[in-house]
Amino acid sequence: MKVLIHEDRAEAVNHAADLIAARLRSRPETVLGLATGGTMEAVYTRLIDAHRAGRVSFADARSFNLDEYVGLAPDHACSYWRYMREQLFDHVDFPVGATMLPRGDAPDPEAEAAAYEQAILDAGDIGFQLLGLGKNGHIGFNEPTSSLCSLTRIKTLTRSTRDANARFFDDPEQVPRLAITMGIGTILRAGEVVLLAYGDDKADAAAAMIEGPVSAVCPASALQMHRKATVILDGAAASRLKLRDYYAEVHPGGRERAI
Ligand SMILES: N[C@@H]1[C@@H](O)[C@H](O)[C@@H](COP(=O)(O)O)O[C@@H]1O
Repeated sequence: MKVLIHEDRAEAVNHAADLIAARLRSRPETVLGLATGGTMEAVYTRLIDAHRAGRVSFADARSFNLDEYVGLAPDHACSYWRYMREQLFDHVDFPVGATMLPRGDAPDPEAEAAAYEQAILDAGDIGFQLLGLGKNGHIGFNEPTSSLCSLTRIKTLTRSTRDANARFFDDPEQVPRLAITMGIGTILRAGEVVLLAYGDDKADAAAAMIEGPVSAVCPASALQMHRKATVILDGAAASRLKLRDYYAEVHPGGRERAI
């Protein structure tokens, strides 16, 4: 696992966005795995700016998002479909039909989850997966105790995740209790993974992910088993890492270097 620490949050965000842009420039046909959440808003803003400046195109790419709330139709104001349209898809040049999310309003959510997993397999798996980090260590909506081999399926959200995401809803009780999410096994099949986390409230999860045992109690710790995982943190999110000085020595200023 490559651990890159930028004291400054904006530099961490820019680094993650720039890795995506660089990947699309070198391999335009990449199958992207995309994430939602507050963390990603600034990443998508930077990608939109780069697109407008002619520095990145999504015209040959396609994407699969990590997750969607069960029960929310694509046009629901709080659906991840809507989030993705507003934050990225409406502003860049993905071809029509190239951006996929699970349908939260599917009549049979379990069948929808299985079909989504199959669609990812049919696309040849994710080439570049972008991830955020839940305060409880979740990736996608793989909550603590998720199987480390899990595939796309329905998960029950924890109270802490529903509380964390209540800010996106008018009424906290409207936060759905279930979600369709790519599994940890699905994510681990991606060719390359980049996880971005910033802020003090991610520091415990970041420490467990990087330095804790590989455990279903911290789903993100499964990334320790991935061959090409990069974690980008700001200083606050990195504040509880025991080996922080070592990571800074290997990758000074968050820059990438051969180890
Ligand atoms: N399902 C999403 C995740 O994909 C996201 O990475 C994480 C962190 O969210 P935020 O960036 O808002 O802190 O939790 C959400 O619930």
